[in-house]
Amino acid sequence: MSTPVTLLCGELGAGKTTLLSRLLESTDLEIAVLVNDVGAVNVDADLVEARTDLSTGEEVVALENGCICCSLGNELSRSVIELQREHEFDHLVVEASGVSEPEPIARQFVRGPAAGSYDPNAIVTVVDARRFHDRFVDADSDGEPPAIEGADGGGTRPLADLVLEQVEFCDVLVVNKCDLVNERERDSVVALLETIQPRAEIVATEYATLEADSLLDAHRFDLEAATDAAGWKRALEDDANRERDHDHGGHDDHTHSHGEETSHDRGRDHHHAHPPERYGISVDSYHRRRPFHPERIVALLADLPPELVRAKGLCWIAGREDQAITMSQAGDETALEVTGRWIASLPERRRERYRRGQPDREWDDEWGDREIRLALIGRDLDLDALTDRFDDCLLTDEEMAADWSTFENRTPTAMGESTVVADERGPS
Ligand SMILES: Nc1nc2c(ncn2[C@@H]2O[C@H](COP(=O)(O)OP(=O)(O)OP(=O)(O)O)[C@@H](O)[C@H]2O)c(=O)[nH]1
Repeated sequence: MSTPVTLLCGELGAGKTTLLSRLLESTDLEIAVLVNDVGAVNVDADLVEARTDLSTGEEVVALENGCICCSLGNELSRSVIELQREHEFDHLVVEASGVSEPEPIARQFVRGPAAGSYDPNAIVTVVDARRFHDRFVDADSDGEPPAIEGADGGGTRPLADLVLEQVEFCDVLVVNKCDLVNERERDSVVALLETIQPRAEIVATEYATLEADSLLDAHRFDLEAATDAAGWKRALEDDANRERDHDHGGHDDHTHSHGEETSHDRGRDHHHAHPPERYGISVDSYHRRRPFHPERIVALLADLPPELVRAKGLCWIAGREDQAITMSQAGDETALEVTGRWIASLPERRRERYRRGQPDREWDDEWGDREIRLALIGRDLDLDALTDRFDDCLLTDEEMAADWSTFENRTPTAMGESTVVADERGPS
């Protein structure tokens, strides 16, 4: 029989170790713990040992000097297989480092060598309510905490983006440190989390006090559902479906082909994906079939409104005709990363094969599948103003006819490469 696994994620200092201690204190189950504390001395493993009755500490395995979501991938599988060989226990809890991406870790328990002996039960992300509020709900407040340097300090991954990814890919959200926010702040954090991740169960706590057994018995993990759970993904999907229905319904009086779109058409082309707006939270989309000018879009990303909480989706950027570039904005940083290529840029046979496999995909005679499609999650966001500013970054008719390779272009070129644009008004 496979052993259930609970994965604890969350930003540095959010309360993962506190939650882990609670779980160990209050359950009768035999729990094995794997702690991944990147870089630094393994304080967490010592703490967990000290606070529990694990006399030898053998059941606490510590993985250091690397992150289990990337460099320590094999070591994670090896350790958990060895753990099971040498010890008897009912449940494994993995405390990921604050800078881990949850998805690759979860995948190791679904597809990796450990998959047969373990069964992911739930991914639990711990959120620091105070910090989340000040960073995402009320980004204008004076309370912005200083950025915490992760072990990837100096790397290209913005921390706020990682924090939101940990929220977007999980089954249970523990909103911790609720003693540090008032009721309204707590409710607005919860409302925003529900928008960013509509699938997760949300529990609000102080010092991670919760019903340990119900958390360990959650049985909520579903890789596919978790992969598709993010609010931004749903918004993009809803938007694409709505357009498709609209087109098939025959009511569309404007074509989507580039060059024929008028500014009137452009203005109509955004939608509220989730009508009930609470705390001013909105989910919208932006869709255009014309590329951004590389300089203008980078300038805009350095000056986004603080009311924009999350923008994510695909961009078509002039001068990068092959590269499908993912834009991922969180807090005051935006990453542009090459995550694939447009089907239209593939050699003909492969292109046609892809097209046959995706007959519903909108296709422009000249530009194929190239498009800009972004989800915009905001709080009190002036969507029309932001839409106009994005539109101002699109190539003009004159620029469409120019040589795009002459544009100043800082955007990435190679698969996996990224450019991070920091908001000029961000915390110093
Ligand atoms: N005020 C307050 N402090 C808390 C709460 N939960 C945890 N803390 C404190 O916050 C600090 C960080 O908590 P940890 O549980 O170590 O956080 P962590 O996520 O394991 O941190 P890393 O291991 O550094 O990633 C500790 O000093 C805790 O005592 C809470 O609900 N309210």
